[in-house]
Amino acid sequence: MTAPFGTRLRQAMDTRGPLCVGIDPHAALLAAWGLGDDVAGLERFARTVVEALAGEVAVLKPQSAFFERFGSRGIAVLEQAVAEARSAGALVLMDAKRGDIGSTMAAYADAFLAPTSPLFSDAVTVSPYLGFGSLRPAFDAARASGAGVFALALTSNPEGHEVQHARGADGLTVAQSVLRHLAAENADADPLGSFGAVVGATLGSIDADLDINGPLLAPGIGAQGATPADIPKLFGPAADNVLPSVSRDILKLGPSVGALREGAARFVDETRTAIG
Ligand SMILES: O=c1ccn([C@@H]2O[C@H](COP(=O)(O)O)[C@@H](O)[C@H]2O)c(=O)[nH]1
Repeated sequence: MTAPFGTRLRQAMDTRGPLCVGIDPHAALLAAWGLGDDVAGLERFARTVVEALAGEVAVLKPQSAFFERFGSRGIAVLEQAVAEARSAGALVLMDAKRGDIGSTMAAYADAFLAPTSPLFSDAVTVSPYLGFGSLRPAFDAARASGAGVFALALTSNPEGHEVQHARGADGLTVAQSVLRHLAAENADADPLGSFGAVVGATLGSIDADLDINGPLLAPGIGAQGATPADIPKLFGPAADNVLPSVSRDILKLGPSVGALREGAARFVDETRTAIG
């Protein structure tokens, strides 16, 4: 029986360091690595990141969009990257940001959270904007397979504010409501729940209760302007549960495997120093 995702993530963060590296094969990065903007380039890029980092970092986060843009052959590369990264020891967080009515959500849950699926991942990102309850099939599937789910709460982009800071009839912001639901999903989990929130490291300040007993995925470090030093001030007592996420600022160091590893190690050191 696989240990729950939260348990595996806590262990990976403690041993390998608190870092998630995104696999985001932007066209500009493919060009900078001397690769074509085609399936062969995509495959070489993904393989190199997995070779460099799957044995080193706690979490790899393929950004599904960059694979989907190549159609079925891109998805085949994504399947291979997920399988190779997991067998080399990294936890894989599929950044798919899916969200739909419950009956369709069940199909997304099958795609990413059912162990028999070719895209089965340790965790997946979901969007709660069709109502948190519509995500129930994902939580149920994750519990059954020992996987995790990360729901968008306070995203790193400035446009997120108008939706996420809107208040419902109960007076709570949309973001706070998502966080409360996640806290309920994680009730009694030890040492860490499997159900996380996405909370951007770029926010400047956070007016929300982040005590969800689960991981806080913090994108926005590097290319979007945040730094590891921002984490303690922004997340306060929840900083220990923060999983900083960096894509372009590490990927730009490739295709050298050594440079990718050094870049990731530097972010881990900076984060550990900042969090203390
Ligand atoms: O609020 C969010 C949620 C997800 N992301 C994703 O993270 C990476 C960030 O890439 P960088 O190159 O480090 O900026 C990307 O895949 C986004 O889709 C996010 O940035 N913000």
